[in-house]
Amino acid sequence: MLNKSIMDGDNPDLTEERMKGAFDTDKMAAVIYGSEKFAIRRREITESISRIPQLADSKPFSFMTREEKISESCRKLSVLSEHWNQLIDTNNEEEALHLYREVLGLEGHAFSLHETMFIPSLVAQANDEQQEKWLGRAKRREIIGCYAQTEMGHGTNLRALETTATYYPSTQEFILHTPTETALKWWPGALGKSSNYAVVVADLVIRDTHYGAHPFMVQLRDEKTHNPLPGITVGDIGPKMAFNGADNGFLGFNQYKLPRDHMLMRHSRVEENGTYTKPPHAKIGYSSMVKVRSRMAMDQGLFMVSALVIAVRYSAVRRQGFLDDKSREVKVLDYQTQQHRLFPSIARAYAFIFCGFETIQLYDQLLIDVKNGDTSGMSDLHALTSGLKSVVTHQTGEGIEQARMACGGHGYSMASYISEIYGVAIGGCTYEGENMVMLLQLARYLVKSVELVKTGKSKELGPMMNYLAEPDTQIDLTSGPEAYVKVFQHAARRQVWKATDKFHQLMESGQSRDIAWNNSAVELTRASRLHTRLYIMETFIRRVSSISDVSIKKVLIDLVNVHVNYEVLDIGTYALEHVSSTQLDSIRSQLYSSLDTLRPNAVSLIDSFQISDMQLRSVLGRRDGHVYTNLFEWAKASPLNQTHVLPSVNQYLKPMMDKAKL
Ligand SMILES: CC/C=C\C/C=C\C/C=C\C/C=C\C/C=C\C/C=C\CCCCC(=O)SCCNC(=O)CCNC(=O)[C@H](O)C(C)(C)COP(=O)(O)OP(=O)(O)OC[C@H]1O[C@@H](n2cnc3c(N)ncnc32)[C@H](O)[C@@H]1OP(=O)(O)O
Ligand SMILES: Cc1cc2nc3c(=O)[nH]c(=O)nc-3n(C[C@H](O)[C@H](O)[C@H](O)COP(=O)(O)OP(=O)(O)OC[C@H]3O[C@@H](n4cnc5c(N)ncnc54)[C@H](O)[C@@H]3O)c2cc1C
Repeated sequence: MLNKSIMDGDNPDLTEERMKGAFDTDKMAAVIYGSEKFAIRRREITESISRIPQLADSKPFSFMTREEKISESCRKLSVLSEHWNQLIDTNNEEEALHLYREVLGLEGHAFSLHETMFIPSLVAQANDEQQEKWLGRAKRREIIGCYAQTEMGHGTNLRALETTATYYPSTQEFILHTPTETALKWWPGALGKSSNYAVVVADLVIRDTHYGAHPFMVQLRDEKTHNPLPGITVGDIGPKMAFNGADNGFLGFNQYKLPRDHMLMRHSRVEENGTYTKPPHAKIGYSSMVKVRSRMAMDQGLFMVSALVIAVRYSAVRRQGFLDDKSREVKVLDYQTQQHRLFPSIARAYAFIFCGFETIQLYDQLLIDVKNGDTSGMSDLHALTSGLKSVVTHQTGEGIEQARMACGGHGYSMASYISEIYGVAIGGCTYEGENMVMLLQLARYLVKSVELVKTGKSKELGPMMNYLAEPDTQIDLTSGPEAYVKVFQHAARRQVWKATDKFHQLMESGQSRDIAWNNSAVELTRASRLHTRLYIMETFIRRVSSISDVSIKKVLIDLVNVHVNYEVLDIGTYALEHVSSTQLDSIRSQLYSSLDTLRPNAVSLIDSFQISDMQLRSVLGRRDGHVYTNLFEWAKASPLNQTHVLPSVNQYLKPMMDKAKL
């Protein structure tokens, strides 16, 4: 069986789609998840979870209040604590993340930041003695931690953080203090009610000199009572657009004393007498952010996939309207507009995940290099992940919203669960650096690269920047996906140079650097987007070229064709400077035929992600495809339907109507 999702009793429309798939979905899962071994482990973990009934949702998330969501996730975490070793290899981050996604979902929980930022901060920033003291406890989950950096008044501009950590050699202590209301830490996930420790980022002050943002390990709550310690004000910031299973929190310090060895001292140090040793790279303390950014292409790709699993399966069972055959309505997936809405996002999701694998590996390598004293790769990875997180989160938001609309009215219902996926994913445009700000970080790197070319130092260009020094050439669009890469290279190069020239000209005209930068910023962000999209396209093509299995490679080439045609058309205004409008018309025709080619494999392409019904939490997107029965059952379970007459009817509506009758 090529599509391993085929089961007796499933909706025949979905079974028909799965029969059409021309490749083995287990083999595709191995490509998606990087190895056959991990693809198998995912399935085993999912299977083992299903054998522990206490790990199942006690009711649909959509019917839970915020308090119930928080309580439910804590309940499951306590069940999980009995089963960690039996379910996963606890040293394997990907296995742990899969387990969290399955059991806890995407709405957040007490450990949301523990694994993703608290432990990584200790790994990257704590010295050996500090790791000895805290890392084991954190890994064993004896303590719960979070990452408290953003303040009410400042998130982006880290140099303006107001929380101070002032060192006093006389007592060998830091005093943490929140001098104003705007200095309250505000937003950190799992801070409000769950965490008893935090890595707190504060402005280090020694003898009136401000050394800027540094990380500190801070105990927030008593380990026995869980009450906040004296000098600490902590709480939940209230409901959010989504992610309401998490207690994003606020935190204030009132002259809170912290022993000297609680500053994380792997890279910078404060000696007993107050002597400060600066780190080998000024931004080394920002590593936890780079770590999360390096994961985001993968995680956002998976968010988009979840919405696409729902929309593609639903589109294969939803029948509405007619094409040739007037005796039976067609599956809405047969409409070209529906394919155009969904298939380019499938392609992007695959591309994002392949990029994510690369950036995760680059971060892991960087961590090793930095430990060995080599910080030379930091700027490259910072630039790459700044651009990537911005483009990927934005396009994921667009893709999920299109998926919702592709489900018509039912997409708007929480039964689809797409609105929650959207709400959580779209947070990525903001967290880990607001997208515009991060595009501008990449732009700094691009401008510097052009300056290297201009001054005859092209040999010093960083990885992936060589195209900036190359001349425009003729593009032969019949030569395959590489020709489309060339279009992107031309467009990105021209935009990067154009934005840089504008910036330089404004400075030459007398504007200060910062003002000239601000007046070029829109052009600079456009340059960053094009550069990043070029990287995504190149990575996608490179990964697909490396595949040896013929049937898998064939369908992924079909997907690449959708991608390259769609992407070039999507940057039409830039592409037109390099290809004619007649060529664009021909690309348009190729896009439509590539949608047609992909159509029979659409369901298998999204089934290959092997996202379980438990993880998906969508009534509309369930594997069995019995959409209407499932939808009706779900609606009947709504708390509103547990009684025929609501108390509010008796209290308000009935008296109102009775009065109107008099
Ligand atoms: C996201 C989830 C992760 C994993 C998920 C795991 C599992 C998923 C399972 C389920 C998921 C379910 C749900 C997820 C949903 C919800 C979210 C959960 C978690 C969310 C976590 C969010 C955590 C946070 O948001 S933490 C706070 C993040 N804050 C920021 O990002 C602040 C942004 N600001 C900055 O980074 C800096 O201020 C700045 C970079 C913008 C500027 O810094 P600064 O002013 O100091 O420098 P500049 O003057 O601008 O630059 C000087 C030079 O330094 C270079 N530079 C800057 N940074 C770096 C760096 N990091 N490395 C190297 N170099 C750097 C800069 O380029 C300049 O160089 P130049 O040569 O001088 O030009
Ligand atoms: C779901 C979620 C989870 C989070 N989790 C955490 C966490 O665990 N820990 C933590 O510490 N923080 C966390 N945060 C906070 C998050 O990191 C910040 O909100 C984020 O970095 C953006 O900063 P800001 O809120 O200050 O935005 P602002 O910088 O105030 O952005 C407002 C606007 O100003 C623009 N802007 C700002 N500066 C510039 C500039 N230099 N150039 C051009 N435009 C600019 C932005 O583009 C944006 O349009 C979380 C946030 C969310 C939404």
